[in-house]
Amino acid sequence: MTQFSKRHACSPDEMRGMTTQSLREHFLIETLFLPDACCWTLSFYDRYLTGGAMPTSQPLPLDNPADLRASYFLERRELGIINVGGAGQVIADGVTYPMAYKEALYLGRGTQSVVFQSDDAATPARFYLNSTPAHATYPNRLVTRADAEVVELGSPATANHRTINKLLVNSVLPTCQLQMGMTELKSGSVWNTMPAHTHDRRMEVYFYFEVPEGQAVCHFMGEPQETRPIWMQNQQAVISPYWSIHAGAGTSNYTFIWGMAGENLDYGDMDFCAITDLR
Ligand SMILES: O=C[C@H](O)[C@@H](O)CC(=O)C(=O)O
Ligand SMILES: [Zn+2]
Repeated sequence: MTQFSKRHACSPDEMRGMTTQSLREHFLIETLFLPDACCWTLSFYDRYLTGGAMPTSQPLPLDNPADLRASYFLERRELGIINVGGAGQVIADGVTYPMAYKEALYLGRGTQSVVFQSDDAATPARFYLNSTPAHATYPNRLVTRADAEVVELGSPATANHRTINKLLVNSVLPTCQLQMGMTELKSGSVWNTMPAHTHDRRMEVYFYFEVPEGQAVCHFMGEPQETRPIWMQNQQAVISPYWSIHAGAGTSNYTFIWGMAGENLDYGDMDFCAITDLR
C-alpha cells in the first residue's frame, strides 16, 4: 500500500499569518510509518519526497506513485534510506543490503526494483526515506556508522552537546543533490542546530526519533526574526523551507535525521543567525 500527499511551497509572508493548525498542515509530517505501507509526502520545495516504509511479515515493494508520472520510482530520482527500526533488508535490483539500526543506504537513479523486508515482524524495520530528482546515476551503496564522517558540536553548558553523523554526503559518497545524516544529542543536551542557520541554496527536512515516551520536541521555524514553534512527537518530520531556520529544543535528549537538497552539496554553506538576533 502507498499513501501519497502533497504540500505546496509557500512564502514567508504567507507563514506569518498562519494559525497553529495551518502551520502544522503545511510543514509537519505526522505519520510516516504504517504497517505494510509506504507513506510519502511530496514537498514542492525542490520536489523533495519524505517517506517511511514499514514492512512486517511480507516484503513491501517500493511502488511507483502515479504523481511521479515515471515508469518506476527511481527512473528520474535518487533515494536515501536510514533504518530507524528493527533489523531488515532492502533488495535493490536483486542485490540484498542488510540494514541494522541507524545504517544508511543510497540508491541511485535507474534502480528499477526496490523491496523492503523486516527480519522479525514483531520488531519491524522502519525505513526512513528521502528522495530527490536526479540527473545522473551514482552507485548504490550501504553506509554504516563506521563509514560516516563524525563531528562533535556544542557543549553541556549550552545544552547542545551532540554528534553529527554525516552519512549520505559528498565527502562519503557521490550523490546528485541529496545529503542526509543523523545528529544524536547527549543526555542533558536538548538544543539542536543552535546557533540556528538558514541556507537559501537548500531546503531541509528534519525527522525526530528516540524521543522518550511522554516527551516532545519543540521545533522552531520561520525567518530568523519571525519564528514559530511546532511541537513534535517521536518519529515525526518537519519541512524547512530555504528561508526558514530549523532548530529544536526537546524536553529530553533525542536523535534526528536531517536531509536536504537544492543548489549545492556544500554542507558548510549556512548563514548563521546570532542567538540574540532571533525573534
Ligand atoms: O544544514 C545542516 C543541518 O541543519 C544539520 O546538519 C544541523 C545539525 O544536525 C545540528 O546542528 O545539530
Ligand atoms: Zn540546515
